[in-house]
Amino acid sequence: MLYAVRMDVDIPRDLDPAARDETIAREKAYSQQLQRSGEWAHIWRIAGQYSNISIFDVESHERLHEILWNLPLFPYMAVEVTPLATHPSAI
Ligand SMILES: O=C(O)C[C@H]1C=CC(=O)O1
Repeated sequence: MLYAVRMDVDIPRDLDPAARDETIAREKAYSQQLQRSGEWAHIWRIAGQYSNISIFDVESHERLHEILWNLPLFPYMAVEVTPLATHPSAI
């Protein structure tokens, strides 16, 4: 099942800088592990924003929820999920 997911990150300015850096490093490792496994199929930066649009290829809604819920930056994100279906004009 394919999903487009938009993540808008908003880390509080008063978060301890070491905690901030450590969380971002964990987020990167977690994301890259899922990219290697194929579940996180694409990640694109939205130009000019601390946001990304990602494509996930996962077996179920529950698996997508588990992945997103466990993002280290999840507490500092707004997440919008769009399920994708095959377009009839796609070749
Ligand atoms: O930077 C972001 O867009 C947020 C997040 C998603 C993957 C990652 O490494 O960081």
